[in-house]
Amino acid sequence: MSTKHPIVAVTGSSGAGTSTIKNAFEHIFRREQINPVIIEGDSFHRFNRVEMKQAMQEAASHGNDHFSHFGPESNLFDKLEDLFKTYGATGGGKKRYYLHSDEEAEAHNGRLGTSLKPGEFTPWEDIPTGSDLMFYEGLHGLVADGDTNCAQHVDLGIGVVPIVNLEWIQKIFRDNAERGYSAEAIVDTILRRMPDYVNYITPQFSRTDVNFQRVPTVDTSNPFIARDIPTPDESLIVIRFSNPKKFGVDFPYLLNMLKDSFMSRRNTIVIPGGKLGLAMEIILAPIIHDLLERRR
Ligand SMILES: Nc1ncnc2c1ncn2[C@@H]1O[C@H](COP(=O)(O)OP(=O)(O)OP(=O)(O)O)[C@@H](O)[C@H]1O
Ligand SMILES: O=C(CO)[C@H](O)[C@H](O)COP(=O)(O)O
Repeated sequence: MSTKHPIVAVTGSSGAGTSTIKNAFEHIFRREQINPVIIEGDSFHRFNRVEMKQAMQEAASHGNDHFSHFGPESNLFDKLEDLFKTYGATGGGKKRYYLHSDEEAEAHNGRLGTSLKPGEFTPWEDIPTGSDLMFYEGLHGLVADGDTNCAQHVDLGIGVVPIVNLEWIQKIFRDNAERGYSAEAIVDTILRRMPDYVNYITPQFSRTDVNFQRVPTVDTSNPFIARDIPTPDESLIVIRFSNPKKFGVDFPYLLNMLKDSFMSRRNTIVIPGGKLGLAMEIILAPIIHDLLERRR
């Protein structure tokens, strides 16, 4: 934790919607004139796409069919913790990008004068000086494993966790439409990742300050034949605070501002899916404001 250089981490599984939430944060940052340094969690994968395929084949040849992007063998948890520690102490550190698609490769090649391909990393580069906070978005912002503990450095931890059928529908659609994978290949990936999902992804949601859980109000009982992603209006969002007092959460105010919301537990408010952006703004903007005030 750092008063001077706070870290906000949005964490969730692949397809959960962390990039979507990142976009909502970018609006908050723009409106509040906050200058963040943004870290994409996938840049802390250990292997590029070709190496990962080889590492998976190697693991399979030893009888391990569950080697995955969710676990410690294929990610640099220690390097991520180092970055959080260094940023908290100095406001500096190094970042890079994992290029998922042609569009991402093109954008970074243009910026760096390189000819990197999808599935490769950009070189490590110094993060710009003078940022107000670090914003991490990805799989492992609150991870802890052995001697490594990223969660302890995070000032505001946010979990993005649709119920699992919806998470799978979101992943299948996004990976198919934007990353060109077949439905069968995506289901194989989901199955391969399951042990690491249970051991390394879900425990993080007990270390977060706030979880946003999207719950569909339409039938998603067979996610593998779904024809589309349930829309915001076809869902509710369960928002659970681990300790409402820590951030001075004012539930009567939230209930008043968020039409059709209700409390389901003393620390949990449920809102219509279409109100997610507004809810994030009225819940998170004051918390971020406080983090930055303490800094001043
Ligand atoms: N609240 C939401 N309402 C409707 N659709 C959503 C919502 N959140 C995410 N989605 C959709 O789900 C898909 C996956 O979302 P997104 O790309 O944000 O996932 P992600 O967690 O960043 O995945 P990855 O870590 O693999 O990049 C996208 O098609 C996105 O539009
Ligand atoms: O888990 C993921 C995102 O969080 C991706 O599956 C991982 O980054 C690998 O990406 P790609 O399939 O594009 O090589």
